Amino acid sequence: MIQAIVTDIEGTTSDIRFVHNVLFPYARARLAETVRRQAHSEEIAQALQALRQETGQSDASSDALIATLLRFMDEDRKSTALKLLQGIIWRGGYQNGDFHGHVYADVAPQLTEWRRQGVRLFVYSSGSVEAQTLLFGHSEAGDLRPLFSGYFDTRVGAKRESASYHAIAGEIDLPGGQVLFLSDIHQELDAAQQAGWHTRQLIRGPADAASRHIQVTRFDQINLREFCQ
Ligand SMILES: CSCCC(=O)C(=O)COP(=O)(O)O
Ligand SMILES: [Mg+2]
Repeated sequence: MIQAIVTDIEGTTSDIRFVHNVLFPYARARLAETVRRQAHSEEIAQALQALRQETGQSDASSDALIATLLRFMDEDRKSTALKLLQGIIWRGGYQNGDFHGHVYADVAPQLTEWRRQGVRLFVYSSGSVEAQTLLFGHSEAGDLRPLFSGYFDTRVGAKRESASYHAIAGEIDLPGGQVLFLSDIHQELDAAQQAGWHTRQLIRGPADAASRHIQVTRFDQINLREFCQ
């Protein structure tokens, strides 16, 4: 029986176009100024230190780090340091009402139903935990944070590594066989399956012919009774 559902965000709960056409450009436009003006604030200094460690640029100047961050954005790199900085910048955007977090119409009703059934809900995204709570806290469907029991980002490990799913299962104290992972990316689902998790692939755009996972187009096509043995 499924005791917990862990969901990805981009392409699963939320439209890729919101992330790529709204969130990423908003952060890109403010990145250099944020780093230059706030380099000594604790949270920015920590993110920059994380970037120095990630890249081995131990003595890099702010300008060199900014250049690295802009390149990482161009490459859509799932760098933990970049994701921390993006989350900090998006905070202002959500608080100012510049945008709300996109969630597909089927998401909030089905999450609510799963909670009613006693299933615990978690998020695992490459976006930082702050970015995740901002998106769901300021979503177009209202504040969805009460639905979730916890959040995981790449500090637990990369999404295509099965060790990350073992680590999450340990943290939520469940065997993999009682956890369902929802994602649009079959390589992430492969890694979860290798850790013994159940999987469903969300197809919010074109089908994925290379995938071995059961595909659905909406959350309400997922029936947890199918997982009962
Ligand atoms: C938390 S919203 C921003 C998402 C993001 O930065 C990203 O890289 C998308 O990653 P996901 O693992 O949700 O596909
Ligand atoms: Mg995704």
